Amino acid sequence: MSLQNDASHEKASYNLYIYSQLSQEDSSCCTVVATKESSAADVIKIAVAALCLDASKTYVLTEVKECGGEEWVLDANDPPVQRVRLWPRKAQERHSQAEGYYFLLQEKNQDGTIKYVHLPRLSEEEAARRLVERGFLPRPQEDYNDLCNLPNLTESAILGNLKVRFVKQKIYTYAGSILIAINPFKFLPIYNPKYVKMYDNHQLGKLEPHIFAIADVSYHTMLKKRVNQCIVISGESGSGKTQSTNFLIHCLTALSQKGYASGVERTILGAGPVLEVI
Ligand SMILES: Nc1ncnc2c1ncn2[C@@H]1O[C@H](COP(=O)(O)OP(=O)(O)OP(=O)(O)O)[C@@H](O)[C@H]1O
Repeated sequence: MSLQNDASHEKASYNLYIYSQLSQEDSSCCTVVATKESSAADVIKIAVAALCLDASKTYVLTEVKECGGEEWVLDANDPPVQRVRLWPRKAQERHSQAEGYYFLLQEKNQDGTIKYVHLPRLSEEEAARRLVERGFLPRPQEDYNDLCNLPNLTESAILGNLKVRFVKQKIYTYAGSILIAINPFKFLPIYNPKYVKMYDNHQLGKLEPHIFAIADVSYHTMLKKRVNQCIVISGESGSGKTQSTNFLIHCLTALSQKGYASGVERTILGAGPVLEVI
């Protein structure tokens, strides 16, 4: 459906592409100029004339959504333009059969019934694949740095994503503003001053997930709102809570520029074992 320039938006006219048959090879198509108010009956009348069909017969307009496996017969009063406006943006522009969203003009049988197209029911994966191929959905990434962006939020998808990232030595992943850390049980060169600087005063989520990002956000929120901040660290024994706390303290003291000069970091870290005993 392409919008034609018109001074008044209310009176804007749209090009609707109407097919008279399903078969892709010999389908004939015509363009009908319609407004938001045009009814299916108006569109059918113009399409029948444009496609040189027998005007003595009765026709219905069917909205076909291949991905959902849906065929919807429009009522004579239904405005087709309104239906198109609910389609994915790309399908709205030029809804050819190849895009999987289109209108089909169908002849009514003597008894008032119509012959349904009976689209094969697509599996969810196939439907998603076609939507991606047609540019209606973004291409799936290899891994997601925020679990909230996973296309399918299932346990296996979450674990699979964490695993893919872990293999690439990306031990941190966001779940919104929560940071998930997986213990690498080896030293990774991602805690040096370069990283403290990189995450200094940044917006959470803009850079690769990191424990310093959490430290930085709480530090700057504390300065801005002048309210104490709290970071909750939770995990099973040996998961890396103490180590994560140390990294947080290291980053916080570095950000406050007291880390090296006053030995604050050493003092706080030294108190850690005593606090853990209590
Ligand atoms: N980010 C990390 N990088 C490298 N090694 C890590 C990291 N996190 C944890 N480790 C390793 O895992 C070990 C266990 O971590 P840690 O002591 O922090 O676990 P914990 O959750 O505090 O355990 P517990 O609850 O038993 O005290 C550490 O000694 C360290 O060797």
